[in-house]
Amino acid sequence: MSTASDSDTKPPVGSGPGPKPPVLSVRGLSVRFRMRGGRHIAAVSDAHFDLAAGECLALVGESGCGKSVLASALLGLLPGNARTSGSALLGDGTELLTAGERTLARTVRGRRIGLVPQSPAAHLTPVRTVRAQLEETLRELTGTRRSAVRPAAERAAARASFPAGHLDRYPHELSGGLAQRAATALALIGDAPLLLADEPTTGLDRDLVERTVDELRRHTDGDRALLLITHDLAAAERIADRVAVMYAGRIVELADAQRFFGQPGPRHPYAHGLLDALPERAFVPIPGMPPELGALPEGCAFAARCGRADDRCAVLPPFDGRLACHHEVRADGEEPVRA
Ligand SMILES: Nc1ncnc2c1ncn2[C@@H]1O[C@H](COP(=O)(O)OP(=O)(O)OP(=O)(O)O)[C@@H](O)[C@H]1O
Repeated sequence: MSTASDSDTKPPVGSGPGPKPPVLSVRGLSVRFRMRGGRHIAAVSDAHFDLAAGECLALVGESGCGKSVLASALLGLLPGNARTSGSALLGDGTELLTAGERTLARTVRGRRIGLVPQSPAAHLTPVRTVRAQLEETLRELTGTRRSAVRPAAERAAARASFPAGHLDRYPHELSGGLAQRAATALALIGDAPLLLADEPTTGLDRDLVERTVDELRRHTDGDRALLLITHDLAAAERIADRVAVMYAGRIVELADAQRFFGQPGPRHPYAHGLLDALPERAFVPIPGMPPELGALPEGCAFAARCGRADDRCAVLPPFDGRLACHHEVRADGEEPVRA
């Protein structure tokens, strides 16, 4: 497999002069779940990408394609029936896939990788108010002194548009949107070099979506990086430098966001379908359903839904760092001849 460099990629925001090591380098990352009866679920297959200092990469794709499992693998939060292979290296040299639980708990989670979780209600401590959780996290991650911690907690809440008037509530007293904002405020506190935001805008109205993703984007100032996992393509378009499209556990396209959302548009037929399905675009759904991750075909997993599929698709298309498809979509509708 070739490297994940994208020839179209502009220098990431904040990358400054001279090359800096990536904040995260993922190579050949796969996750398999072992099921009863010896069955396996191939939740993530051979993921391959870099995340540069100052960059926001949006990871998009239909529900169940493996986005959250990939994030959990990076944080060592997979259940016991999961097996990982490949490599996920932080800029400081920490290999996330082999790091022990002690290292992950003490030095990685919260400090080197912040997480805005997909299910904030489950992530917040149920018996402590939001204020108590913010104050505790501030003391632990930033060493804020007792005398300064109350205003610091209020500032942390404001960063995620969490209203000060709700700080003394318990998680069960929060709406889904407020729990989301509390979890975002907690994730931002450590100013970790890498922030993973897994569906950070669920339950928020459009105005709050924009404020939240703008704040997440600001996290990348000062050479930090953001991996934004989202269904919300408008949010991705608003803040991402690059887009990684995942289908049935594989990254099938990695593209510069301007190219992807603008002209000439995506290269992969699935990515085209995702954009065409948007109400503000053609509003045409992709026909059919994604395959079961426990029974993937040998060739291209999208072929059964793809109008361009032919005999070549019986062979799995290799990912060349920007695309995994035998039928690259070009702006003029022509297909280039591939070796
Ligand atoms: N513990 C587990 N055991 C077996 N399969 C699992 C387990 N956890 C997740 N999966 C499967 O892995 C696949 C990928 O799930 P994942 O949650 O990563 O999808 P996703 O792309 O994040 O979806 P969504 O956007 O809905 O969150 C799904 O088919 C899911 O059923």
